[in-house]
Amino acid sequence: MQRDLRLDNVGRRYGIRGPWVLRGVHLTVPPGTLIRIDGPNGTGKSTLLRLLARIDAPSEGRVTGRPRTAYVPERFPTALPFTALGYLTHLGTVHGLSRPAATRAALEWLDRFGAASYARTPMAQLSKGSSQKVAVVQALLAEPELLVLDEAWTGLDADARAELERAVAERTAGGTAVVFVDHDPSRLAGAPDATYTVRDTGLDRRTEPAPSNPTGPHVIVVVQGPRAAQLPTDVPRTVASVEELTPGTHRLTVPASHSDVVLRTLLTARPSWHVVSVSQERPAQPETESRR
Ligand SMILES: Nc1ncnc2c1ncn2[C@@H]1O[C@H](COP(=O)(O)OP(=O)(O)OP(=O)(O)O)[C@@H](O)[C@H]1O
Repeated sequence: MQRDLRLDNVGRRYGIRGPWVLRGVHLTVPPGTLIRIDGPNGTGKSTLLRLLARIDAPSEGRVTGRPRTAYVPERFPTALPFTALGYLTHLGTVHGLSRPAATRAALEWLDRFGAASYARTPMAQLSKGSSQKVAVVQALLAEPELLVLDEAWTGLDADARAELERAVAERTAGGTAVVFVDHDPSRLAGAPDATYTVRDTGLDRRTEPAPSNPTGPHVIVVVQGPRAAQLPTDVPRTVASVEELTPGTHRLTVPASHSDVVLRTLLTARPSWHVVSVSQERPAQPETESRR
């Protein structure tokens, strides 16, 4: 994603005399950021995501920036006359892959989500959880610059939920912006750069960008590299903090949801880094006074 996606003074209502669902919304989505949208039922979260994904247009205001976008809708159409693999291969070719490359990529992604065994099952016969995996894979397959996830974890089994968290962390580390809605407040806890609540047709920002000390579980990774080597560029953006212990040896505090990605980035970097240790961050000692 080359530049920010922006919503300027955006409003949306359904029908010319319908009530405003969103109004006066300003939102900037920079490349590589993870943004959570929350709010009570029926306040307009899905409406906002459809505007970001450009599958709906605002009634007023402007949306600028046109990243290559993939979207997992709240309700994925399952009654499609394809097998899972046929559908994903077709979409892969729409995204510019050759047919063999699209089939390969589709099978790889289905495998990551534990869905390879029903690659050749007609979509209409898939269970809800299985078709949700196809919904997720169709979005990831597109290698988007902006990934919009509307309750994408709903219906997935535990392994697939963890895989989607990993895929989100990988994509954001690679520069993709991800905007998501999820009913589970612990989803990607500590990882979002910002959380917005939809309230009274507007957006309230709940956190500052790129929190230096996000909440949620963290792991401590100690890595050693060549003496003067810089950490791979994606790593400092992904971790909560970096401390250089001795020249070439760094102690990284990493949100647990991002640890796989950080480790993979370090191990596949050239020159590669030696991972000295990986441990859970110790919980903070109880404090005598409550912190506000
Ligand atoms: N296509 C549509 N036509 C008419 N009204 C709509 C349409 N889509 C949404 N609405 C209305 O807009 C409001 C916001 O709906 P939206 O689905 O965006 O909210 P939400 O916060 O995502 O809800 P939920 O948490 O229940 O998914 C609701 O009153 C809904 O009925």
